[in-house]
Amino acid sequence: MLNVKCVSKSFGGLQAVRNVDMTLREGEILGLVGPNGAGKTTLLNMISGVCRPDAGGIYFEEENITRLTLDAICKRGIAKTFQHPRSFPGLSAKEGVLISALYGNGHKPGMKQAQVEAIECLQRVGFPDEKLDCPLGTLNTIDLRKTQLARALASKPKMLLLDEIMTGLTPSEGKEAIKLIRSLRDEGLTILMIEHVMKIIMEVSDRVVVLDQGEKIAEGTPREVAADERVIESYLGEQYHFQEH
Ligand SMILES: Nc1ncnc2c1ncn2[C@@H]1O[C@H](COP(=O)(O)OP(=O)(O)OP(=O)(O)O)[C@@H](O)[C@H]1O
Repeated sequence: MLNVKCVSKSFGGLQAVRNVDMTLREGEILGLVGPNGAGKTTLLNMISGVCRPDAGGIYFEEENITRLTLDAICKRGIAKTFQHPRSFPGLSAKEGVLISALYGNGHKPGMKQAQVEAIECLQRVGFPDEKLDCPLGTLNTIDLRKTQLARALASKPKMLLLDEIMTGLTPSEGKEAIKLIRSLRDEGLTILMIEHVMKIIMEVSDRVVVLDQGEKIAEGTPREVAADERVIESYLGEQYHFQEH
């Protein structure tokens, strides 16, 4: 479904992403991990059109989307959450999602229908009903992330790019989040997620890609990646222990 071919990106003299190849099959959950500054967000930003690669190409459903705008990529069916969402602090949570339901990927429902869809998306991600009318600028980080996810879902995407939406969750919230991600996949969404919480990545991902200093250093099933010496050395720090179910 997604084919990232030999993509690179520099900021001034700093090479944030270097010759990275990555593919995503339809209906799969791919976890993207690596130390701080490894280039994970930059890679997601290139896929979603927030920034453009200096070299290489990105193909979605076989179309070259490398040079398309953020808006055009969203209309193709790729939605992204932001690690540090800052937009529209004066809008209410409901209105923030409504914009996406109205204009997200070109399906253009009427206002009434869009309002229903916006609230459904917020409820789906566990956003508290009593905060629907609160300005985005007043929400705590967890609720703000929920609005981000709801906003992404309201655009009715085929592929979701999630940038650390689960950091800071309590263990029970983490469990709910895992359930939600799985249910979204079961409904046909393809998911690429950056996450530092290893338990979540290892439990939910079909495959994991590991970046370090802009380069892909490993790729495989969670168990393969967790056993990789280079991954242990540069990222995990110690052997990851899987919980048997
Ligand atoms: N717009 C930018 N301008 C300059 N440097 C940037 C920019 N965006 C990212 N970088 C740099 O590129 C490198 C990769 O950053 P990136 O945010 O992609 O890493 P990351 O793996 O997502 O890190 P983290 O886990 O801390 O979010 C870092 O050194 C970062 O400082």
